Amino acid sequence: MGKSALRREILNSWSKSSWHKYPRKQEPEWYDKALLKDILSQISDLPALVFAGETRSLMNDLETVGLGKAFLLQCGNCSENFVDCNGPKIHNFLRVFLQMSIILSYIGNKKVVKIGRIAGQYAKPRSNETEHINGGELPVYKGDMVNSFEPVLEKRKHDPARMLEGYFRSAATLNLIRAFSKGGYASLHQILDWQKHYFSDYPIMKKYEQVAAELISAIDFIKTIKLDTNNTSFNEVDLYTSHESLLLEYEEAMTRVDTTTGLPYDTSAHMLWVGERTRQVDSAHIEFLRGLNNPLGMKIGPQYKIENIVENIKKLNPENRMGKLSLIVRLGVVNIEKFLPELIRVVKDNYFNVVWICDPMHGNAYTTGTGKKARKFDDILEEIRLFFQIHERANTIPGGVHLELTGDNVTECIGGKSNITEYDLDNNYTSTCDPRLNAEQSVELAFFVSQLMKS
Ligand SMILES: O=C[C@H](O)[C@H](O)COP(=O)(O)O
Ligand SMILES: C=C(OP(=O)(O)O)C(=O)O
Repeated sequence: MGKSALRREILNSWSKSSWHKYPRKQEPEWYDKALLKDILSQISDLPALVFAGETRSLMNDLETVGLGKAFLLQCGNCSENFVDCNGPKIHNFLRVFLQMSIILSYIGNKKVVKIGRIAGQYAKPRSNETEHINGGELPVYKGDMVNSFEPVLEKRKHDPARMLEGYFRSAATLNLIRAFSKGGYASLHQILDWQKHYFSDYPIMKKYEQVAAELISAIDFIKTIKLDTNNTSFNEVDLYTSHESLLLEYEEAMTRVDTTTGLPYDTSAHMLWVGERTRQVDSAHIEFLRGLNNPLGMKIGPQYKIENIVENIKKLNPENRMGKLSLIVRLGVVNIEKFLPELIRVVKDNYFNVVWICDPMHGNAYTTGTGKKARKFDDILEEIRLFFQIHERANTIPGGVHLELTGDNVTECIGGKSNITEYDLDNNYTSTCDPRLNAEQSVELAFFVSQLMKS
């Protein structure tokens, strides 16, 4: 079937609401259905958060990632919180994000495509419906767009009004991202400034300072020979947004037909991914995503069935376009050598064009004796190293990394240069869901990955 016939076929069998006929996992139990209807109608009338043209640029950028000409850095909070929608928190994150991308592109010698888990990462799939806190049982926290983290029964109800608040907080976050990335602060002339703020005394930031100093003298040289550094390449960056496509009613309300192409785009983010817990073949989540023109991601954990992966790839990337679908493997350090070679072989045998991304966070979580969720920095690095090694052996492209991190000085992952131990976890554990890398660990990881890219 030709490409336009294929598109017509999809448009005939799909609509932004066709997912309602399919089985759905992780469904919220909204406490007031009339309120839900009203909220969704308000969201449907609100402006798009991102534009189809930007989303198409990301698709092109991801194509270059899939072909090995660029590297993807996709990162951000496990779960964004409404209270953290403020300047200092967002700045902290963006600074670390830019520092990491400078390290990766300078040492790794590749353009870095930057996608945040930001401006909409407000809903979480959970393993259990309830949790035990202080001897009582409560509905589990499912992300700020669904309920509150506060352990109070009334606040744990699934409140549709939170989706509207999530929309406005995403808009405010995106506004700052746009100002930051296009308004001068992301300029290469500022790179020494980015580490001044909170973490300048960490040894790893000294290493960053050297990279920044070398870059600044290269820029000075360019100026000396009278080449122009007052252009967008030196002064602006493209920062894209992404989140898990979990709350289908919200995503449906944010899906609009692009006036230039007549094609449907989910305008809540540039890229959306389907999570490990909702990617069953014929699930409502796969049905919703298959009709969109956004670039998509699919998480793959070690419990996958290979025939389901094949079927989902065909559904999510029917035109087999490079850049459209990223396979975000989160197999865990103990499993990656067992499963990734098989996944690569099947993708190759089927001539599927996909972007390979390593999520070294979600397969490496464990609970400590005191009940805290943790991840070991060394496991995270080792899974990334194996990801590169397996791709090298298979002659395929390790396209990028997908990370949970924050620009704050948290103590949630064990290890790293500051040698955080299990005993330190309580010092500053602020994640409302899974443990994140802190700023120092993130920069250290970027140096590690840049060496893998180089070699
Ligand atoms: O981020 C991923 C999941 O939402 C998270 O790991 C689920 O955590 P849980 O197993 O504590 O529910
Ligand atoms: C829920 C997530 O991951 P996964 O679906 O891989 O468990 C996530 O990345 O937030």
